[in-house]
Amino acid sequence: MKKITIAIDGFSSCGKSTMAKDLAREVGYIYVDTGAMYRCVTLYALHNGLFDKDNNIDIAELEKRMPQIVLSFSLNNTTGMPEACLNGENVELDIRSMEVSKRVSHIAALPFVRRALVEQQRRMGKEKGIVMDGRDIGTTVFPDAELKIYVTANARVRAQRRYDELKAKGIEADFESILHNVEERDYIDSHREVSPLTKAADAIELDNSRMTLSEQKQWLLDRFHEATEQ
Ligand SMILES: Nc1ncnc2c1ncn2[C@@H]1O[C@H](COP(=O)(O)OP(=O)(O)OP(=O)(O)O)[C@@H](O)[C@H]1O
Ligand SMILES: Nc1ccn([C@@H]2O[C@H](COP(=O)(O)O)[C@@H](O)[C@H]2O)c(=O)n1
Repeated sequence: MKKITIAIDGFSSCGKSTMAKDLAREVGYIYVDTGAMYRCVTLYALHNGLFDKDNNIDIAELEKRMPQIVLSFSLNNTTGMPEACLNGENVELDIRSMEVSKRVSHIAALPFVRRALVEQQRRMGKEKGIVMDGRDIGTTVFPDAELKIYVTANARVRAQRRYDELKAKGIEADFESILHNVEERDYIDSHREVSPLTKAADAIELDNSRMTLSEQKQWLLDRFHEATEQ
């Protein structure tokens, strides 16, 4: 069967990576979480003092250091899923912290950061057989992707899912802070100048607010079969 490129974009915490991972596992494709790449650059900036006390970014210094920020993914043999590495160190857990979540959309709005990461993402997907999730995959990274999905869900539903996930992991969480973060990132991501989050004209929209995990998995698998049978 011919291999295709699958782009999954949408709002924060709406289930993009869950859907993308499930599909990649099911059909034997590579999965790439592009949000993790922006989170790694943010973690680098945090660890290297590139935010001041008011959270302003030292943009000139970050731009100078971009070539030193090496991003990669290593396979977790237990889950079979790729995990983010920053300069060779596995940072999969660190990049999910609220400290990173609060700052990542500001880093992701910087044109030189986007240029560098989009270039890497295109290289990762050049052989096709890839499921990539993010905000600009169907619009900018792979505008010719054979299957594009745009996922939405009610903001309170998304925040509740994230809250439940953190609680289940035994991590202290506050619903209102999570909701605020989700809504703030949606706003910044949709209003930035370069590659704002928007539905590609040829993307299929899915509102999964009332869908179960298994229903959305099956829904995506059906779209995959339609796209590969054409
Ligand atoms: N249909 C669903 N019903 C219930 N929970 C769901 C559903 N889809 C995803 N979730 C849960 O919601 C949480 C967020 O999902 P996920 O991490 O896949 O979102 P995301 O869009 O990739 O988020 P982000 O943009 O922040 O990376 C996870 O805990 C996931 O298990
Ligand atoms: N293609 C992308 C992917 C992500 N971003 C930015 O990164 C943030 C974190 O992404 P998650 O998927 O882990 O939530 C996100 O809020 C965006 O600011 C992006 O710009 N483009």
